[in-house]
Amino acid sequence: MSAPTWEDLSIEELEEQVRYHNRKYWVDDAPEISDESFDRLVEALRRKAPSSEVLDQIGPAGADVDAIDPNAEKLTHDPPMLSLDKAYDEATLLKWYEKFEGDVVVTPKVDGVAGCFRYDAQGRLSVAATRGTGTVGEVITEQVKRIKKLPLKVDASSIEVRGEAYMPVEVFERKFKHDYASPRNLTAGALKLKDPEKTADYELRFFAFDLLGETFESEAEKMARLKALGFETPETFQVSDEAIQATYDDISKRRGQLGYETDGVVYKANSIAEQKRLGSTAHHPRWAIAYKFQGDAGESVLRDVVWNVSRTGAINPVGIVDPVVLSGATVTRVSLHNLAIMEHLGGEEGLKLGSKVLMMRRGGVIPNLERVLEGGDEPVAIPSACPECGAPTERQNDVLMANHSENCRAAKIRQIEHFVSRMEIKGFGPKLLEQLYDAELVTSPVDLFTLSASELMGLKRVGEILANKLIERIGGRKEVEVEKFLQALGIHELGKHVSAILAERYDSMEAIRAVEAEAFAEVHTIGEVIAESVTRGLQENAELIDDLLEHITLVFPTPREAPAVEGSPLAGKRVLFTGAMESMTRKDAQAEVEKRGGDCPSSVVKDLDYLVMGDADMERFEGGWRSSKLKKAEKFNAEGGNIAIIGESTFLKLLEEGEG
Ligand SMILES: NC(=O)c1ccc[n+]([C@@H]2O[C@H](COP(=O)([O-])OP(=O)(O)OC[C@H]3O[C@@H](n4cnc5c(N)ncnc54)[C@H](O)[C@@H]3O)[C@@H](O)[C@H]2O)c1
Repeated sequence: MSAPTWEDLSIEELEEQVRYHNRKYWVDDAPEISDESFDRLVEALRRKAPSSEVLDQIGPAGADVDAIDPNAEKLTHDPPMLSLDKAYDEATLLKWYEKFEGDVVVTPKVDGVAGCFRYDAQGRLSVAATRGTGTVGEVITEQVKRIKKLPLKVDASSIEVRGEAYMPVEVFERKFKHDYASPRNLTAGALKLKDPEKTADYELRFFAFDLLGETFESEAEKMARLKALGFETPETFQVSDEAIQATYDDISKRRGQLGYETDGVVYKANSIAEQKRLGSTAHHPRWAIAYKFQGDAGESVLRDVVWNVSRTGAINPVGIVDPVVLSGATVTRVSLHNLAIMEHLGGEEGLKLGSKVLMMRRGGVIPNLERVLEGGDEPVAIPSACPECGAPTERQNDVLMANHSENCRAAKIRQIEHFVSRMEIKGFGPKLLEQLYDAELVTSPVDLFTLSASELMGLKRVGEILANKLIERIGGRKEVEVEKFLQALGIHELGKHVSAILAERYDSMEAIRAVEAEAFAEVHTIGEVIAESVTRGLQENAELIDDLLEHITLVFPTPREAPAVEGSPLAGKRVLFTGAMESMTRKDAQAEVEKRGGDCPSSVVKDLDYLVMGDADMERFEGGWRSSKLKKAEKFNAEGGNIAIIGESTFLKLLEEGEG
């Protein structure tokens, strides 16, 4: 029997899956399925329930959290940086094309990281940001200045350029392919490096495709202007009728030679008047659509499953398949992620060796076993002992864990590797850590802090200069941000996002260790599973934490200053802005709220107090118009929330009440 496909699920199940995977991708940064598979899931929901509101909630904003680093400087996007509508077949594309008059402009869909760049009145690059939640992005001005060929000064005044930063395939292959899965993730990481100088090492480039602050009659004219200003633009075609599908076929054929990763072809109405007429939904402009590549898929046969020990002691399945060529590379191994995902792939009867399987490469790079096409006959044996150390295994929720992983060499080395990476202690690669472990010099992260240069010099290929440098680097991290320290512990679910929340809310390690699961689960975006895993992990690692704290001093974020304006009704309130206001920019309005001791989440959340919009929108609202944010706020209110929906003049009155 083959595994269930998305098409077999009910609307409720589809909605739940979309929410779940959207969250895994945007919040946890740990997608469990390929983008292709996610897009098909969304498509299945769209077919069954075209008006499902979940379709409007895809992306970071829909993940219902501040998916961007809470400590980062932020920039508000006005208008928001939207997603794109998707088509998977010619019929959908042509239906879209029927909606308007005139030509379309066609470009490859660059699979990179979206960004915006503002140039001031003198034409100097003044600020750049990621797309973030679409309405708010992270400021990355210094990092983007290291993008190759990006103009830092243009012959224009007060403009904003939007587009996609990417890593050329040639750079990925030359420098990173052995250590990293995809150029896109590397690009995202490189744009957020603390030390912007290092961004240059990634040799990123930028393709511009939108320009705000000047007016145009056509998309083609806009692209020409971007080129004239010195920006690199993706190849652009202006076509109509039959040439529409032909251009897709042409780009699709040349996909491997473009020099950058693409995941489809973008079509936009050429006439700006038509674009204005068609308008946008909260999720995407109606005048554009991305015709996504179906990806290089291939059939293979699952021959074996081997088990890999991870740093947490989790024992994860890796499939061994008959060689299959996907996007130009021969694939024989494929991660099956964890026990639960492996089981899900197999459907009711479980995954079996000998199954005929459909393989794809994620984003054109990472191989993924998409689904079973025809069941095999030999069930996959789930190991009862750790393949590295022989300790008994047990199932914990979705994963198979080795019971005594503290004695497992492989798990230990990976744990130390994770520790040095999150603590940002450079120079300790896997080979060096293996040597240190086998020489019994470093068998736990704590040992790093008592290591001496002479001990290091006893190892292969470590001379005096290197040994001293390594010791110096460890010394340099004896004072460390609590957030980094928490991540370094390698506790399941205690990643970047959860660590940041703990660091924000508590001012000592004792307080963090005393957090109770039940109370923590109540915190927005946490929930029971994460709270349980994190509090249990902190307890289980008590000894390690105590030992580490003998050597390490934790730095806590400076507490929020007392509000500059006393006695405001906005103190302690959560305020979100939607649309534009007349009297001030969104950024200034947020600053005013913060001055009064309130805060501004980046999307509609349950505990929001005020949703504020311009007076014109307020009138439309009173007349029955609803944006997706408004619908969401009303939904929360129907479920017992207490979100006041107010116009700009009411908001201004609230601000004044603070002044006196
Ligand atoms: N694997 C998972 O579980 C999972 C979950 C959620 C989302 N995702 C993936 O996240 C990705 C992001 O989703 P999304 O909604 O932002 O859509 P998207 O990235 O597919 O499309 C929107 C983006 O395309 C970019 N773009 C590239 N070339 C362009 C061009 N020539 N013209 C205009 N825009 C261009 C724009 O910057 C825009 O931000 C998708 O690929 C989706 O599959 C995966």
